[in-house]
Amino acid sequence: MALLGVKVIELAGLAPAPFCGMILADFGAKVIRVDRTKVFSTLDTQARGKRSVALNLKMPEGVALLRRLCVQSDVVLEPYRKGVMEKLGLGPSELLSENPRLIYARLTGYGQSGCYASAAGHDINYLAMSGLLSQLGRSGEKPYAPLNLVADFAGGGLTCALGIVLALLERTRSGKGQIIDASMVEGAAFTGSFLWKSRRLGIWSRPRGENLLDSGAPFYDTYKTLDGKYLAVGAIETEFYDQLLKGLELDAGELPPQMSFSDWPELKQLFTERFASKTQADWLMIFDGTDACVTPVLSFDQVSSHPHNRERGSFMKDSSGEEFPRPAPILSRTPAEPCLASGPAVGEHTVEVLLDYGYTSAEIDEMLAAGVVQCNTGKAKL
Ligand SMILES: C[C@H](CCC[C@@H](C)[C@H]1CC[C@H]2[C@@H]3[C@H](O)C[C@@H]4C[C@H](O)CC[C@]4(C)[C@H]3C[C@H](O)[C@]12C)C(=O)SCCNC(=O)CCNC(=O)[C@H](O)C(C)(C)COP(=O)(O)OP(=O)(O)OC[C@H]1O[C@@H](n2cnc3c(N)ncnc32)[C@H](O)[C@@H]1OP(=O)(O)O
Repeated sequence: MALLGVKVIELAGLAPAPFCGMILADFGAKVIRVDRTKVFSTLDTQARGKRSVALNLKMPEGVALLRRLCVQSDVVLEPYRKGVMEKLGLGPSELLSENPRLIYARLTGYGQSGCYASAAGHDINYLAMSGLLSQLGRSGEKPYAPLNLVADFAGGGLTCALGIVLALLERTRSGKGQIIDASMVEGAAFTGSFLWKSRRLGIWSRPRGENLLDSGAPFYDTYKTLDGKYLAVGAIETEFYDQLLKGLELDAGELPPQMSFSDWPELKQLFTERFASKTQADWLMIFDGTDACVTPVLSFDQVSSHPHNRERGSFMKDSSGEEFPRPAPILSRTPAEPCLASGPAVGEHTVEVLLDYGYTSAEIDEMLAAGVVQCNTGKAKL
């Protein structure tokens, strides 16, 4: 696997950092999640392939232990509010002076500077601050956050993973680690670069929900079918739009031009009525094999059995039979090999990891007795 041999210390966080760690683990890195002590269950659903150490960072011995783990690691990933790591004596200046090859990834909402840097927040706040949220939503409605996908995951976890891989690559030339300041506001905004750069084309100049790709255009939206299911339509280019009209049995000559914004509401009404006249299966019979860009809106229960996804093996099952998306993208020689076992219980691997990192059994027993670390062998997870 591409990241074989890379050792990562991930300090337990909410959603973006666990995702980042899971990406690295899927592609072969050895990831250790550092959990708190006196916590017996975890809601971390993105712990695949990781080991867990439960460690009390409020004790100096716990801090010393984490420093020792970082000396022998390639990456430390921290998801805390600005200043938390420094307060613990675990800031970049300490850790990088002890291990100059360390990649110190800081995944926060607002970044390490600026007047919001220390403020609490969640995906919706970061999305709002990126400018993107103002563009999302249907006409006449308030802005709508598409789950926590954009800031937490695309702009946060995934972007941070890219930063880590770039820093690892650069380190092969310089031999030096560096600090990654991954702000979810900036990661989300960067993900939205297309919107920024295409503004002057005039395709976003109308109010929210009335533009080309934001559900304003009749040929780029979802439609309900006779049986209460949905279809996604993305027929932007003229040649594909023509095929859409053909499938809908509409005559282009009797309709306003495709790009006549002012006629879109009327066209959308017409499309809505047409799509509501047949079942989803009927429409798929009509459109499958054409370039009309019409696909079913699949539920989580349906995705893996759709012939296309099934043929590519796009979804996998873990050892408990639960489905999950195969890690993407596919590398031809060194693809990801996600662990199929369930994620670790809090502190499940404390002893194993400390032995790996050179602690003796006597030292570990002493730390267990003092409450510096905790080992939980049971699989207490919700
Ligand atoms: C929208 C998403 C979040 C979605 C996540 C949801 C899936 C879950 C969120 C809440 C959950 C529910 C809730 O818990 C209630 C129920 C509980 C029940 O058990 C289950 C059902 C629940 C309904 C439960 C269900 C789900 O799990 C939830 C709904 C996001 O946007 S995530 C992105 C968030 N933002 C960031 O990550 C940006 C960077 N981080 C921050 O800004 C802050 O960390 C944050 C997130 C604002 C939290 O601030 P907080 O004040 O809590 O922490 P920090 O200031 O960062 O300080 C950390 C302190 O912890 C100490 N510490 C850390 N490790 C250790 C250790 N090993 N030992 C000892 N101490 C430790 C550290 O020293 C800091 O201490 P101080 O405060 O003293 O400095």
